[in-house]
Amino acid sequence: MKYISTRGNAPELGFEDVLLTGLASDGGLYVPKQLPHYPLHEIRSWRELPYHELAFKVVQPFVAGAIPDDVLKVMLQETYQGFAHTAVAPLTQLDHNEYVLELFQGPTLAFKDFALQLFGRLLDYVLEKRGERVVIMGATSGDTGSAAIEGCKRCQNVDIFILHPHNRVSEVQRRQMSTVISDNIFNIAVEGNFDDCQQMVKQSFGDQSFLKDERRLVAVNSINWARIMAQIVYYFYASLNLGGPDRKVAFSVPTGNFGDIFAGYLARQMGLPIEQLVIATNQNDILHRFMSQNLYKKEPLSHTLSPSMDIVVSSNFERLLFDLHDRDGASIKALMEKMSHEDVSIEVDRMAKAREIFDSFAVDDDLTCQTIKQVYQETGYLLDPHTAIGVKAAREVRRTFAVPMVTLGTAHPVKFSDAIERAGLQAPELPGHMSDLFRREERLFVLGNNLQEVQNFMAEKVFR
Ligand SMILES: Cc1ncc(COP(=O)(O)O)c(C=O)c1O
Ligand SMILES: N[C@@H](CCOP(=O)(O)O)C(=O)O
Repeated sequence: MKYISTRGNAPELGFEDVLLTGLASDGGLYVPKQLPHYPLHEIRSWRELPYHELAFKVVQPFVAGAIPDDVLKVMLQETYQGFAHTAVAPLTQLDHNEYVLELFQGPTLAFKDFALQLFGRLLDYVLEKRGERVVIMGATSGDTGSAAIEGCKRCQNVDIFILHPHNRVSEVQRRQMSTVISDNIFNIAVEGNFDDCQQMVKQSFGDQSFLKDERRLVAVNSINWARIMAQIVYYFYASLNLGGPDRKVAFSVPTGNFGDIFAGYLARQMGLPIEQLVIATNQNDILHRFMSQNLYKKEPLSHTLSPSMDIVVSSNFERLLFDLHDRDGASIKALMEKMSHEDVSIEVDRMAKAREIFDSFAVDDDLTCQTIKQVYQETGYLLDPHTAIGVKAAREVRRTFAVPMVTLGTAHPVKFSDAIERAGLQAPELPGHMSDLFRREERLFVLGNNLQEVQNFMAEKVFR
């Protein structure tokens, strides 16, 4: 499999190099040159497979040539064995044809574990083979950071730097990162917001000279293709468990960086019958405004009760725009430049193409809490605030009750006690493996919202 940049002016790469990168050298994002497409009878034949075997079917074409099949099979088995539920991604029914796909059964209790537990194993294998040491740099609004640390902490050949907005992640999220104490793990609390952190990461990928050309940066955010790849699997899994591919399924996806929902879009492109994809946002609703008004207009970032989705500049939207523009890199380069400094609309026919698949809805904090409370009263099931946004958006914009609507349950409610308490409910207890989280020692470096300061810090620690 070869990968190309969305901006059309970077070298084509194979999987190994795509794994070991972040942004393409032209500032774009890597996507497969050609997606595999499966006929219904082939998808149907996957119905009986346990999660890790289904993951092999979906992931193998993307890594072929880089990771031998027998190695990949073991990696996938080990990855998903570590999840708390034997189904790995169980479905919970809320109402008639309404489900939550629980993606928080992994070690850090958010959907990021699906990709980052595998990512650590892929990285370890490739670095060992190459005899290379790298620097992982990631930005987090709370969940990617802990999942990346958990997934990569046993990798021999990495230093890990995770930037999060100071005081803007939940206490559980912060402690999940800051209590993993190791010589090669650095949690940086930036005095800014998530967009500032993500911007610093992207700028650092653009110019890595602060690492003196001795180490390369590797991304753990969803700008890294390997993240998206692993997230495609659970769309197939949910569908196959609900009668797919002989029955369509709709998905509602709590959205920030657009990675998770883009994985759903790819599952559809690969042949999975998906009726509708709902872009569910919080008050940071740039994507909802774009989809409903065809106007991409940045507003200042708001801090909400769903902090993991407090994102304005949504990285993976570029990957969708690339497809909507017939995969013309030059158009995307021009469009992205324009979007960075002015309000933008796209051609009406391109927007119509997007609207065939996507609907959108924005849910503010009050509505999020009302939804948590309502669903709890109706079913006894406790939603986390991000998942609640997905459920509410699905209820508002679903096209038909004839197909199952699956909301992606992106995090466990225990991570967000503020929202649960604001909904008038009692926050759940930490699970066993985290029961002493509030007693563990923390290590955290607070730095200014300043790229130079962050890069100096990183260089000092890398060459310690
Ligand atoms: C709990 C949770 N829900 C939803 C999202 C949004 O996912 P994405 O950024 O892939 O759109 C995130 C992080 O981004 C998250 O941590
Ligand atoms: N919500 C994320 C933000 C980063 O998104 P990513 O999927 O691109 O890593 C987080 O919790 O860190």
